[in-house]
Amino acid sequence: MPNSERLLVLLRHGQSDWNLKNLFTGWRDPDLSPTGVEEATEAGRRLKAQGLTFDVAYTSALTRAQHTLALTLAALDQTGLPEHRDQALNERHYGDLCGLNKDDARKKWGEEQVHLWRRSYDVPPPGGESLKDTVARALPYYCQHILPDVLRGKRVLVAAHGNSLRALVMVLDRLTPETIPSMELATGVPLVYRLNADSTVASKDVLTA
Ligand SMILES: O=C(O)[C@@H](CO)OP(=O)(O)O
Repeated sequence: MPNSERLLVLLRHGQSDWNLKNLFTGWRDPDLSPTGVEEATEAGRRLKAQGLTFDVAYTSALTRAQHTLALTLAALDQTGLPEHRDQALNERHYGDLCGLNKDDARKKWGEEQVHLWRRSYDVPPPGGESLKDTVARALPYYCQHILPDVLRGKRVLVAAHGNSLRALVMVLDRLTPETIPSMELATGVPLVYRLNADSTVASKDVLTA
């Protein structure tokens, strides 16, 4: 009998080498830092402490999310879980900012402009994607692949990125272009959603330390 929990867990990858160096990353592909490795394992421990297990996982085409997923599943004793990888779940493309230091960017373009590029809904960084653009490619993937699995009773874990997950959280939590800028996702902190049959959110738990 399919379970009726309609469980969806969203997990931002652990700290990457470029998070540590404070560089815009986007679709560049650094791996996890040692702290990130620990955060990913700790995420698995927290999920396990809640008694949660999964039937299927989704992740991006980028190493830091895939590595996070592997470490989290290992901590859950669920290595080998069916896994779908797709660039629809990749980080927002940061365009010309990729590889630049975020503090250097603030000095060059000003605090306010850099904040708009990083957190506004519809101001794209030069040559890159706004959050609105990210929603436009992550949401169809969610609706066509992830949500149907959740609604048919599969317990789903998604390991992805700060902004591709902000795109999904914006929809799940019904945030607006006015409220989304203040929404930050910490690395390695699982967001545990349970959905109603109509795909709205029944409950949300943030598994912080
Ligand atoms: O550099 C990036 O790709 C992202 C996530 O690390 O940065 P920001 O938090 O500035 O959107």
